[in-house]
Amino acid sequence: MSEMEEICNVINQRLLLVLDVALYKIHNNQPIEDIQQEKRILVHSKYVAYKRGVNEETLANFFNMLMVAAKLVQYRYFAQNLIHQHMVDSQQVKDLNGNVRPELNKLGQKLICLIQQKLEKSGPFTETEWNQFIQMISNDCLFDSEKRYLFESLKQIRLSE
Ligand SMILES: O=C(O)C(=O)C[C@]1(C(=O)O)C=C[C@@H](O)C=C1
Repeated sequence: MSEMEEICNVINQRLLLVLDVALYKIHNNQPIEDIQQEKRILVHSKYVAYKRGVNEETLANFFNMLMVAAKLVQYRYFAQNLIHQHMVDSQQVKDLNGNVRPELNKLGQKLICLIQQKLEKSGPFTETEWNQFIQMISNDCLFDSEKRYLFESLKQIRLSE
C-alpha cells in the first residue's frame, strides 16, 4: 500500500468512527460539537507532532479540518436519523469516553506517524497526489469541495525547522 493509501485509510476509518460518536450523542441528547474536546485533541496532537518533529501549527490546522469534516459527517448522519431518533437501540451505543474516543486518539497518533514518515521520505504533499486522495476518501457524506479543504490543509503540513 502506498503512503497516501495508508493515510487515506486512516482518515476513512476516523470518518466512520465518528458515526459511533453521533449515535451516542443522539441517544444522550447531546450536541455534536464539543469545543472542549476539540481543544484537547488539538493540544494532544500538537504534542505528538512536536515529539515526532512535525510542525505543530500546520499539523493542528489539518486536525482542525479533520474535525470540521467529522462534524459535517455527524450532522448529516444526525439529520438522516432524526425521524428514528426515539428508536436508537441502546445496545448499539458504544461508550464514548471508555471506547470511542480512545480509538479516535489511536487513529490520530497513527495518522501523525504516517504523515511524518511520508514527509521525511518525499517531502510535503503536492497537487499531483490530489487525484489519488479524492479517489481514496470514500465517505459519501462529504462533497468534493469539502474533501478539497481537507487536502489543502494536508498539503500545508511541514516538518519542524
Ligand atoms: O469526540 C467527540 O465528541 C466528537 O464528536 C469527535 C470530534 C473529532 O472529530 O474528534 C468531532 C466533533 C467534536 O466537536 C469533537 C471531536
